[in-house]
Amino acid sequence: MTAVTIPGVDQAPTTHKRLLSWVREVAELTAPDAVVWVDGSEQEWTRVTDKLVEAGTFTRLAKKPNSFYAASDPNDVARVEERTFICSVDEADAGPTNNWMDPAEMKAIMTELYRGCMRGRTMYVIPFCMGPLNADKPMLGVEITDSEYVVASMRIMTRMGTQALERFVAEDGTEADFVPALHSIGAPLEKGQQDVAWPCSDTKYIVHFPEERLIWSYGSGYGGNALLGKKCYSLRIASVIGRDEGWLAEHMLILKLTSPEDKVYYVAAAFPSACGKTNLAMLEPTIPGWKVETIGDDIAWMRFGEDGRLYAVNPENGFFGVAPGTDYHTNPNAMRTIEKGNSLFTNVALTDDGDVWWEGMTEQPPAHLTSWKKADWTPESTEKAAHPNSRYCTPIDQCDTKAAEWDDPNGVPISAIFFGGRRATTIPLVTESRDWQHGTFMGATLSSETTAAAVGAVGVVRRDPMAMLPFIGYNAGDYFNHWIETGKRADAAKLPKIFYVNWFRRGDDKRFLWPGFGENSRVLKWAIERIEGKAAAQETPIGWVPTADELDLSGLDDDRADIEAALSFDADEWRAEIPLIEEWFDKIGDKLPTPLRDELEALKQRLG
Ligand SMILES: Nc1nc2c(ncn2[C@@H]2O[C@H](COP(=O)(O)OP(=O)(O)OP(=O)(O)O)[C@@H](O)[C@H]2O)c(=O)[nH]1
Ligand SMILES: O=C([O-])CC(=O)C(=O)O
Ligand SMILES: [Mn+2]
Repeated sequence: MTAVTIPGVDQAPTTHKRLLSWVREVAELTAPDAVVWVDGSEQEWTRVTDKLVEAGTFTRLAKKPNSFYAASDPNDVARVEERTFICSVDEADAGPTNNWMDPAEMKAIMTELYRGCMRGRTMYVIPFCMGPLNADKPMLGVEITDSEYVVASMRIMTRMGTQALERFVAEDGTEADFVPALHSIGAPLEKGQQDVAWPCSDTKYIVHFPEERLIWSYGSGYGGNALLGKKCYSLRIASVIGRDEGWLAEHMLILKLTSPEDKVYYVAAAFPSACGKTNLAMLEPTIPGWKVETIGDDIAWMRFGEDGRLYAVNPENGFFGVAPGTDYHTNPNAMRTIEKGNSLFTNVALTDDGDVWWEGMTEQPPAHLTSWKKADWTPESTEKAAHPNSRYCTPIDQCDTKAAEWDDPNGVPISAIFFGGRRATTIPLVTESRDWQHGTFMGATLSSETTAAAVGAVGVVRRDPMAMLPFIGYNAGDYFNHWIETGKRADAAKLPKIFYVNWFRRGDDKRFLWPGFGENSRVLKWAIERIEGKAAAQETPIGWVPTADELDLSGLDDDRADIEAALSFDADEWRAEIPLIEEWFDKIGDKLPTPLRDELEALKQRLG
């Protein structure tokens, strides 16, 4: 029997045997018309984006250089948590927070879905590297996809193509490990069949095989489901690698903060999806003398350095940011970054003169738009012009506030970790933990209202531990234990200090009590001054909380009573929170680390 000939499959620009055989195996299973090895070049970008324009997936923007608008299928707009699986060998390793299926059973189902699924399409092989290419051990992956939209997006979000492939085989011939990540939109084209602008499938699977470090995704073209270097590799698979190797893969932004005395601090912060990471990472401080620079807006990999401090690296190369609510007041740096072009916009609205628009960008909406549903839109329309989870995808490199060290393979030493959620009540603007274990308790019990970043109801309070509920690649109880153990491995004085923040507390009329955005610099300043022993705070049953006098509020003309309400610790609200935490811990079950149970008991005691 002769092997099937698929144009391009043997034109591999590498000798890496495992990669070559995997590519051939996938091509034979999925039966594409041709195979293209992605090099990441300018010419390739032009070919791919031209093809997307021709297919009607992309509209070239007249008002932003080298930028494109895309509208997805209305049923493919966000992560699909119900369809996301951790297929560990043992079900217990997926734990109580993940969907699980036996790996062999899942592979049997998905192999049938993948069979012939790329017919009529091109299969792209995208070598990529998460984190700096010049790392001691570059974190390599290969995404195979039949989506040009994915190829274009991966070029922004990762270091990919030839520069990554060069790391696969060392000069002495040693072949590097990589994470194979197979993606198909699941929409084969029969001969003569007309394609649609956003092909995808009603059947969706986002699947991880943690022991094999393998990713299989089917049916969706949306970012978090389809750009497999991001959530699938850098969080779910990397969290498993981190557990095994003793480091942390977290849903955190990384920022550099410089004080008026020119002292530099690095802060990491975990907020659930669409809860403010990008905004904090690019913040323009409203207090004089303080400066914020950006290292990452979504993911942090943290390892101990030789000096015993925790160092964070951003594995990504771009921002995949929430568009609605982004404007020159809330996040001017994001606006300036996308203004430079070289960006993709998905499910935003299109203006008549070839620009993008979304709710919150300008006070007055344009008189006419094409909505994300590709329908005529006017200010009288009852539907939103942009989908609430519409996104911009733009390179970090063109962000004016990027810190010089954003690409440093050694990462940056973290002084403070913020956990935060979106809670209308209960959680004060900022609370400082007593120590690492108490901070881990804050993270493990973090709660937040659901957002449009995942398919499902919006505004429902749920526990989202460390903002990682949808991204922990193993048993959540083991994950908490990994956090506790990480604290034990370090000298307490060198560990980051942990804070719990809430920018989203509301007053009686539902208005936000805290102005947020640039004003969050006041909270950053207080946290740093706590670390330096320069700021005051009040001890409460839940930790250290500042009064309005203990925060720098100079120049802020917001209602003082609102700020006091944002900062207040309310014992009754917290007593009402306890049963919810107990229910959550019961769900975690036997694997819940004893120190976290102890923290809960101690909190109950203090609340009386
Ligand atoms: N009220 C208020 N809203 C905020 C603040 N920061 C961010 N937001 C809003 O929260 C939404 C999402 O913010 P992002 O910063 O994009 O969220 P993210 O955490 O990076 O989200 P993912 O990319 O989904 O992981 C936007 O609509 C923002 O306008 C804040 O300080 N106060
Ligand atoms: O993964 C995505 O699609 C976007 C994102 O950052 C999140 O949902 O947290
Ligand atoms: Mn995210």
